[in-house]
Amino acid sequence: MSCKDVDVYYGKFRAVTGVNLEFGRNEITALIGPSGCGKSTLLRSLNRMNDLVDGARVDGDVLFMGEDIYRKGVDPIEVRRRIGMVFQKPNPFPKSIYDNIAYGPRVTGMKVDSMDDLVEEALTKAVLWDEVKDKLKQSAFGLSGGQQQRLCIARTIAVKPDVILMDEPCSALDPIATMRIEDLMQELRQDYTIVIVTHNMQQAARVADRTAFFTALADKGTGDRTGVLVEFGRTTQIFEDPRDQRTEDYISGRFG
Ligand SMILES: Nc1ncnc2c1ncn2[C@@H]1O[C@H](COP(=O)(O)OP(=O)(O)OP(=O)(O)O)[C@@H](O)[C@H]1O
Repeated sequence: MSCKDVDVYYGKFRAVTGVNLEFGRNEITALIGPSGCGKSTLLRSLNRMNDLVDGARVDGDVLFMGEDIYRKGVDPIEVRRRIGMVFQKPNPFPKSIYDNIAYGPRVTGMKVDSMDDLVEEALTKAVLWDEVKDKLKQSAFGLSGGQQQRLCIARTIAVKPDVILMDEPCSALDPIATMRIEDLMQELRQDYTIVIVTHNMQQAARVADRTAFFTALADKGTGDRTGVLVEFGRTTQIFEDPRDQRTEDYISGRFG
């Protein structure tokens, strides 16, 4: 998956501009940068989630399997099935654990031989099965925050995506639950391409193969702050040998 000259607008306001990025298959890419530099905005443009935001518009191309996901005739629902998203706050449906997983395959009309097997497979991949296998019919709200987030990851996996987008998936979790999600991400990258927005630089350094650092530049006339990609590379290079002074200032805590 890649972005070519991507700009994202909210009405007349250009939130992000000129982004060119290649997301490596079966790699984890972290998007980092100070608040308001457009990380979440860019992430949402990668699976047409911004379509659901009034006034949002994407210019440029977001290529997935060589095809622009914004091309006329592309079904955004299918895009979001193949490029799933996990949000900051765990958001299980007010349903049983089982039905949270079965919901996506049902509504997308997936051909499923055994829903029980699919639910077990998704929960196993999300490393939650052992904790919930005896209470599948109980409400998802009875789970801890960390378990709920793994349930949301299982729910994303259940519709068999190729890519998983994660928008600060650990920011509402305690350190132990965070560690479990990070471990889980390492497992998942064997099967999926992952893009994660994180505020936590240590987390980016721990989990990501590649890191993209963004900052916001203020327009001299209007004062509008627009996000730009400053530097993109292997995570070790970004953290140990940044090429741009702004990256160095940010990762060393001098700015942002
Ligand atoms: N739905 C929206 N409507 C209008 N403007 C928005 C909307 N969402 C975000 N913005 C604006 O777009 C810019 C980028 O926001 P975004 O949330 O993408 O940044 P971010 O880097 O993810 O920030 P944070 O790290 O604080 O979450 C900000 O100026 C924000 O106010």
